[in-house]
Amino acid sequence: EWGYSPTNGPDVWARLFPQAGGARQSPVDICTSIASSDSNLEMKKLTFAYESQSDLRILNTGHGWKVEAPQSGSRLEGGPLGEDIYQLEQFHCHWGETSAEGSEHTVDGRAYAGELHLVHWNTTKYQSFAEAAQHPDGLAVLGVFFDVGNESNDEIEKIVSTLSEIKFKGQFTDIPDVIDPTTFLPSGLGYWTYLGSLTTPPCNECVIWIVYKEPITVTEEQLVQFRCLSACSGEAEEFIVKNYRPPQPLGNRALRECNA
Ligand SMILES: NS(=O)(=O)c1cccc(NC(=O)NCCCCO)c1
Ligand SMILES: [Zn+2]
Repeated sequence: EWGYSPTNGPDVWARLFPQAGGARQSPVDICTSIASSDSNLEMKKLTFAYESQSDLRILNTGHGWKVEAPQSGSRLEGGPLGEDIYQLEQFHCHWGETSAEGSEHTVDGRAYAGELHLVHWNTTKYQSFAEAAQHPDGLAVLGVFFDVGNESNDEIEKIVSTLSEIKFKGQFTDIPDVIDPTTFLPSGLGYWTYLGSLTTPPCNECVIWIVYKEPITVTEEQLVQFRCLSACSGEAEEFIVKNYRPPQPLGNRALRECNA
């Protein structure tokens, strides 16, 4: 089973998952000097609309936590997404064993303490998430960096408060609180965008990435709780202390920025 250790981690994924060795892989290091500033003339404004939902299911995938949030009423459109409408499917995040690392994307070589992914799929063109993941414009993922600070993030706290119930791989529970995905987004809505892939196997090259420039703040304690999840289903405890893929070559892909 793939993971993040030397024997089953990112360096060997391509053996089992050929797409992992492709030319439009994610994450990437965002070199801010080469980001082409996209005068908003070429790119329409990115707009999103989410519902607030309670009783969302959170599960321990063995690679981290994932909140299933299929929101038929949600819409992500504009920006680099052309004329298509994308719908929220799930959100999850990536972290490291210390807060010196943990994000998947890096900015001029700098890693953040973690990275939240809000995963959407193209409902204009495709009939399901699984189908969309087989096409180059199938998914749109919003990436939000975590900075460590003194204020705990109330929305993240709603996730953290359930983690003791899903300690082991395969366990799931419902989040009693109302979750509004909008609250995960930073106040500054400037972002970078490029064409990439899923950052975990099978690494399908199906993602239009939108990575916000401004991080949100979480506390060290909240990250410590993430690292208490177990990658195993039974007694053996192997904590999920890191679950980020290092940056992959950008190659000749365009990296655009939009200062909303
Ligand atoms: N990390 S990410 O690129 O946002 C992303 C988004 C949606 C799906 C995935 N990866 C997968 O679904 N992989 C299939 C097996 C995962 C088992 O935990 C990764
Ligand atoms: Zn992810």
